[in-house]
Amino acid sequence: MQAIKRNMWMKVRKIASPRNIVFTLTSLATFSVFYMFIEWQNRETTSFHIKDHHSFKPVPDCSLGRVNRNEIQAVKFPENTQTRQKALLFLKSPQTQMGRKIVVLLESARFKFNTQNGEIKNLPVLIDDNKGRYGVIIFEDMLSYTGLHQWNRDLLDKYCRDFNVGIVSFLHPKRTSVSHDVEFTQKLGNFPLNYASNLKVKDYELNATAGILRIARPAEIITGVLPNDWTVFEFEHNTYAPVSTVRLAQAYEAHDTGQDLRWDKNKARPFRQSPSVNRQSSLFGLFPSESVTDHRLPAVVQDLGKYDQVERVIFGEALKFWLHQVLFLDAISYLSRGRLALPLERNVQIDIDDMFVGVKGTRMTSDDVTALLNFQEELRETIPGFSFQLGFSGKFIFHGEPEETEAERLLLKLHDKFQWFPHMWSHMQAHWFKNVSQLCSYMDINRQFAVRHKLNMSHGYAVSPHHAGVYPVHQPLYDCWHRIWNITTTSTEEYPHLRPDHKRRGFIHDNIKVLPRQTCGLFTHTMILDKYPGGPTTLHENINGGLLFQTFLFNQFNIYMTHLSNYGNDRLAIYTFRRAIKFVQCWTNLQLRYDPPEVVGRKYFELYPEEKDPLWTNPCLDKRHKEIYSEDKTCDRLPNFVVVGPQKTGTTALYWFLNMHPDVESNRPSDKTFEEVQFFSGTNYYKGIDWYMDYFPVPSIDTILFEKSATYFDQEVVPRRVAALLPKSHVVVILIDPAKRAYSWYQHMRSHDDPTALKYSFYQVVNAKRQGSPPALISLQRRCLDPGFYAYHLERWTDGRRSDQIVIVDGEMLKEKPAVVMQHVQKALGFKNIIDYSKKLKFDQKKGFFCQVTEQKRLKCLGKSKGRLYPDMDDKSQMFLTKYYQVANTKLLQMLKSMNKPVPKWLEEQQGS
Ligand SMILES: Nc1ncnc2c1ncn2[C@@H]1O[C@H](COP(=O)(O)OS(=O)(=O)O)[C@@H](OP(=O)(O)O)[C@H]1O
Repeated sequence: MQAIKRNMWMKVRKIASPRNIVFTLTSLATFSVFYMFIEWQNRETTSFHIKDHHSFKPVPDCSLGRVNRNEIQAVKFPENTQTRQKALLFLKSPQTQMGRKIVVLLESARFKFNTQNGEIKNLPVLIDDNKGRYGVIIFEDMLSYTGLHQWNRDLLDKYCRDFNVGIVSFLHPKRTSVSHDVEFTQKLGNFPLNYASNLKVKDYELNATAGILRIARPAEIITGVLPNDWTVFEFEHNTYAPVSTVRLAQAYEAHDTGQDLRWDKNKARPFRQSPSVNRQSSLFGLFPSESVTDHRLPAVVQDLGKYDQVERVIFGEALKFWLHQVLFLDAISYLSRGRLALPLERNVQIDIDDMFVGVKGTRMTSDDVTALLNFQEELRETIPGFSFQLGFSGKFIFHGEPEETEAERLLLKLHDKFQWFPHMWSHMQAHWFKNVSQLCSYMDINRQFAVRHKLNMSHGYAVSPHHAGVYPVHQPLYDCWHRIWNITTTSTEEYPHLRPDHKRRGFIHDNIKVLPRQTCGLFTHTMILDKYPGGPTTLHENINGGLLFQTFLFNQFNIYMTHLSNYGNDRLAIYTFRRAIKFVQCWTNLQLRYDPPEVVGRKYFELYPEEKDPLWTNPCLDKRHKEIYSEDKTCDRLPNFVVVGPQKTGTTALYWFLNMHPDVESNRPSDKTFEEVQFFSGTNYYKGIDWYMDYFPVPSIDTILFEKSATYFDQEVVPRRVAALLPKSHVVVILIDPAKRAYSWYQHMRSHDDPTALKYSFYQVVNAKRQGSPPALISLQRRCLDPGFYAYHLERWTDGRRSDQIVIVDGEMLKEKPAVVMQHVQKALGFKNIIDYSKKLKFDQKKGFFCQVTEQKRLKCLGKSKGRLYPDMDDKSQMFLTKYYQVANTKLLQMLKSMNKPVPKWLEEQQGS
């Protein structure tokens, strides 16, 4: 009978597409149905029919929630403007799993932090300008804190007291084999606190009265043995209060030795089975002998500061337990007095992509449509005003089974119950369209469909199939979205990259707000619970504290992507979100809210204004980006190296010399800025990388492309932008005495009839007081002086680049011995074909500079704007500037030496090294 039953079940599973369920059931013999029914009853989950979602268990019963939400939300943090919103994180090493986890959590919460790795010999600077630099201190290992040198410890504790800052730490000593002379329970440094580690625990309970609880909400006791090793605590002082407690697991497995600790059934306590250690070493020696299992032990402890006036939270676990991630956020917000705190509000948007698209037999039925509508109503009880966003491609409507067609008619009838957004007429990808008119007319067919069926399109929102054209940007998509739909907001998973997902961000391009989109684990092919990747257990883990829960926890704006097929079949999307939202409500005080996409877009960039500017990356360095990048485009039209300036150091001469090399090609000139494209510095950057690449030829295999824009060197955003788009490129920097550079700029401005430069002497310009002087004078002074702080600017260029990617050129030597310099430059840039410039360049007495020897053996020099004739700098200015740049030049010398770079002769002479 068992065999028949199993066989039957297999068959049913095979043929049981949801469409066929009714048919299948009626056509089966009565006894088969009976056994199927029994089977179904016995299965915890079934691929066959899970549409009765309410019956499944994994969501906790919140009835035990014992704390008034309003009380918790009322927690107010004292005003403290004396400390900055940054965490200081001490890691044992950036490589530890735990260290990486903390970093990911801080990044997910978008908290700013500085990290100090390894053994702590000296503390970093904690105070600047009388302000505390850090709002909270985090130790990966509490023992690193208790083991600090007394001097450092006193300093750090004093900082915490003076600036009202607390310490979050973790105590989870690695499993080591227990040596008999080490007590099982240990004292934590000089604190009146004992702990025992490497324990198996169970039955986790939040202490509803714990002061740090803010996002975390005590729902119920989490029963059963918890994974991983835990540390538990025992106090001897009223400064400590438990944030949560656990029980020791009966099935006690101690250390690697496995022999040392045993559960004493009679005494009901763990003890060490060793003649050399007496029973005092049993856990805290405090278990009431009658019942170990009832005894609760603190697993997370709050130090209220009554002992040494420093507040702390200590976790006895390595943040693997999901609820500890919530408590970690709470501990940080509490101990930073709200300086590093996520708000409690979470925006939730659920998009349903691919409406009217889908394989015949996998679309929605009328029952599914009704269920969707009912679920929307249900969600509105929790999320006022919630509306699903339905993304449609009209072309394939009514292409399904008859009952799917019926369902689509019902959807159209219910059109005003949902919000709609355009996909593409036939789900075509935007980058397949080569020009704007082709794409726009295609989009317009979908628009006519929307008008015909009165779809509610009021929110200026669109999503591109496969994210194509959004990022990497395909300009025709943006043009047509404006023209056909008046789109203001979209979302994608692809910016800057799909993974890691916690680093997805938004940007604004061409006035369209691109928001980050979250994955909820449901894709077009996820239709049946049993076929969920990794099985139903994985889905339940995602919901119950796993990835999906964390997405709600860390993202203030959740834009989830689901698909039509997730609402038919097993209705997995309804199944997932019903449980996920209930779980969030059970365990957190997060308030879920809904806003129309346009409002979400506005709010998003109000909260994260720093994300407005995009940071373009190379589409060919990301597999997924490459797939949605037009075949007509190439990433080869990007420079291999960039000469970045600063201005007046000889950048034009170097650009010209490099162009003499047979393998080297530069950009075509710009109408406005001549040989300089100036892409990474000004507003050209917003025109996107297609615009930039248009300036470069399609290179042959040996061609080395480059550009030079002397404005790049000292602009703050540029190094980051260059690194993002050209991560492998070399950067060439030319350095001359900054005093001479300043004077050359002044002369440049005079020759351009700048009224301020003509009005004031050079000495007056460099010497002008920044306060009280005319703005034009200050502006000229800045342009003369600021780029000359070479070390300061260079530091930004070294960020995220290998030292060999930076090529330093001695600009003064470039004037005197260009052939020697060009030899160095070619080598440093890794040219295969190194040419001899002494044959190409010759000194021109009249010009006073080296010029090109043409094929006709004539000399061709740079124009009169380069190598101008002007009087020498006056002594007063020279002395002033020598002093002015002294410190910066010393720093430059140190920096170049530490980078193993050749030191320019002028700097060597000045610094006397
Ligand atoms: N071979 C050759 N011919 C002409 N000029 C040369 C050459 N080599 C270096 N220089 C020096 O280049 C200075 C101009 O620097 P830039 O080209 O970087 O100026 S700009 O920022 O692009 O305006 C220019 O500055 P001024 O002398 O102040 O005009 C020159 O000193």
